[in-house]
Amino acid sequence: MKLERIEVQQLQMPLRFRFETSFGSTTIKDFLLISVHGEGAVGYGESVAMPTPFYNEETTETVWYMMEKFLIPKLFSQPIETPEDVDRLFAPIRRNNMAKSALEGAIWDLYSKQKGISLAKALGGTRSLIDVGISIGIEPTVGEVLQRVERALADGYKKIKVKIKPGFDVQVIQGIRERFGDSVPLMADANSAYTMEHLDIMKELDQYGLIMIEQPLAHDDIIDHAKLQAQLKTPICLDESIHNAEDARKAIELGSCGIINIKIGRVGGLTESKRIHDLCESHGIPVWCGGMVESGVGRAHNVAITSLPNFTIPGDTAASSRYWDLDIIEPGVELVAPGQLAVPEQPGIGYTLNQQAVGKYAVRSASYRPAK
Ligand SMILES: O=C(O)CCC(=O)c1ccccc1C(=O)O
Ligand SMILES: [Mg+2]
Repeated sequence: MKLERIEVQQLQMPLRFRFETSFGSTTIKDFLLISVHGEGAVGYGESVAMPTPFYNEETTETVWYMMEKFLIPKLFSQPIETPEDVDRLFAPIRRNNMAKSALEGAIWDLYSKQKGISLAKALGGTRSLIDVGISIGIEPTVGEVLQRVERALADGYKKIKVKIKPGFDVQVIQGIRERFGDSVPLMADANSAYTMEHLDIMKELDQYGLIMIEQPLAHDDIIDHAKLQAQLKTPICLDESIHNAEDARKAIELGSCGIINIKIGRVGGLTESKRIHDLCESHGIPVWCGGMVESGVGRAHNVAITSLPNFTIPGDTAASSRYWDLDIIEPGVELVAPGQLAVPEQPGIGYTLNQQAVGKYAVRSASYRPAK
């Protein structure tokens, strides 16, 4: 694969709603769009790092710096035959997974386009239709959460995830169960807002038949999660604690979780996502595709990885129109049936960039070429 030019653009897309987690809230999606040009095709990737370092240690600025100073020069320094070569090239650089993932994902897209196959097929996907869920943020009142749950159920979403934090947890789950019943596939995501001091709250949540409780404890822990998992019947799902397949192996070995949320950006790219998928499959641990409020580019990558067989729990890949008045791809990622998305069969991510929309949201850009 001959890489001729790499374009980095910072985009700021207004969300249709305020999205709140236990670590903060946002109304603007501020991210980097990556375009890798080579041999007449363009591959697209998205950095899911947020502008502030409260989900992980990366930010829009650290990603741009790492790309410009280290990762893009690395890509231009050696021949790249397959996307797996990118993973090997980046391995000596510590962490900075979202920066690595955005470039690696764009090269997976470019590779698939050059081969004339869909990204899903290139990854070994087996599904042509995927079940998806929706992630509902913290709202000022339980009533407002219930309104969003009602709309989500009307759209047929196959999993309802609600964000929780101390003081806004049991009453939310209880409210949903009372209003919509025990059959709603329901989960809670704490984003590390609790400690073992909150064991009583965890044991209360354990009574509501949740599919899972996601990342209740510290973002860098698997020990206390193992102690907590031993006291709950509800599976713990790890998100922030899992940065690669080795973390997943250790968490499974310790019994820290029963489910793993794979986010392509958090684990450094699609190659590592496949490694975690395969490891979990061999241990009977189901995985699902988490979200980072992606634009259509990142959303398309999430659809592709979700087509792999052990993604057996619906992910957070809701429809573009839930998030954006105008997405940067056309068509947007939209439901083709209640709670279901089609896996594109066209080459690459299977969506076309809406350059006018990109221009509307772009606030900064730079272009990089190999040295002559
Ligand atoms: O993309 C979506 O709709 C879900 C997003 C989401 O839940 C999330 C968004 C930002 C940071 C962390 C998380 C999370 O899943 O923990
Ligand atoms: Mg999460």
